[in-house]
Amino acid sequence: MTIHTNASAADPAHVSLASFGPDAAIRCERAAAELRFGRPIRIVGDDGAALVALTLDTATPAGFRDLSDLLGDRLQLYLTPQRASVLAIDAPDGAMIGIDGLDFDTACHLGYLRGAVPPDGWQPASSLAGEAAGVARLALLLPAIVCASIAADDPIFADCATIGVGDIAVALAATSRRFEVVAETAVPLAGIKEARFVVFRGGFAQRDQIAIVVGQPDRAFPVPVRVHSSCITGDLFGSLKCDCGDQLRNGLKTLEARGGGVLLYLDQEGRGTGIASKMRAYGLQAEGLDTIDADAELGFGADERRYETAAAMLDGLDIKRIDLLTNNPLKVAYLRACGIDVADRTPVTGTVTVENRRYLRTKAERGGHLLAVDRLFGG
Ligand SMILES: Nc1nc2c(ncn2[C@@H]2O[C@H](COP(=O)(O)OP(=O)(O)OP(=O)(O)O)[C@@H](O)[C@H]2O)c(=O)[nH]1
Ligand SMILES: [Zn+2]
Repeated sequence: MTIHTNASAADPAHVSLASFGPDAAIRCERAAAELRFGRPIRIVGDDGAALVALTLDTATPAGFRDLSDLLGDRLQLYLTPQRASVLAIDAPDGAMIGIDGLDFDTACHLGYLRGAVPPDGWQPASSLAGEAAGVARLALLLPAIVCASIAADDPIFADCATIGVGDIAVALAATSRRFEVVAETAVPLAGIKEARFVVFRGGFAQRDQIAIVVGQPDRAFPVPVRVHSSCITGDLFGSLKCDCGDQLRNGLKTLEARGGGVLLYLDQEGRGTGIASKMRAYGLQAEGLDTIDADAELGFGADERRYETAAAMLDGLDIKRIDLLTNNPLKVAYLRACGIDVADRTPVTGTVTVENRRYLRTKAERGGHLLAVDRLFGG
């Protein structure tokens, strides 16, 4: 009798979980999740320097007090260049200010609230603090980071999720390697004859992303593509404060009229700041700030979006040359930097309302969007 053995089974002594990572992206995801839970993370530099960091967005007063007790006069507040500028500090790489002895509310005031008194002194920020703020942005949290230098082998912080400086950039660059289509199906859309939803998974930040393929795009010519960042208020609820809903629907109509094209619906609410900060910014806009100054008050740049995901999705759809439906030259430049051949650009507009005039004017005058302001606003 022959006994069959599984000759291809690996020798357990040589099996490992190495193929599961963690790689740079996984480290960043874990760290982002920890920040969302209000827990500190650790950033380690190439030179062995290390930093422990927490965002004020999710820190509790008790957690802040514990960290403060533990770290004493080492505890600092990181300010992004934009937040530093709001506090009259000119720091192109961001600034650090000492917060030893300050209570939680005062730290929050300095970190992201309006009307804070500029501090007496500051130091240029370290790259470790900038990386920590990058993780907060990935987690759609405020980049108001409380942090302190620590020894990389300090056992108190041994359980903290840890990333290396540069991990975010490495993970972003690897986006296309990780992306795959997990579902694809036709969905009937009002006013559109043929639309297929293609769902991608594996990109950075774990959220599945949608591409809507309208009609039959002809890849022999630049494919009309709308790269649309989500705007729940405008796209879904018809908010009058922006032109996003119109751009979404007009974009789909244009794709159909051109015989086929693709709309990428990217999960980057509030220009990549998240719905919570977008609503905070709306509150500041109601107090008189424009969109860019409102975002700066919270520590954000004028546009925090990234388009590696969009480029990877286009690659996955085998689309190399595109006619981009946009008024935003930064989108064109970013996609080109990601290797997409943006051969043409088609403007895409919405309705001007009393409520969105200032938003559109700021886009044109401060954001460099190619909007004919005089025609839009009637002179
Ligand atoms: N932070 C912030 N984001 C906003 C505000 N109003 C709209 N947004 C966001 O702005 C983004 C607009 O996305 P898009 O329409 O794809 O891009 P765009 O930069 O306007 O460029 P176009 O391609 O010309 O439309 C969405 O992520 C919205 O959620 C605002 O007042 N503050
Ligand atoms: Zn909008």
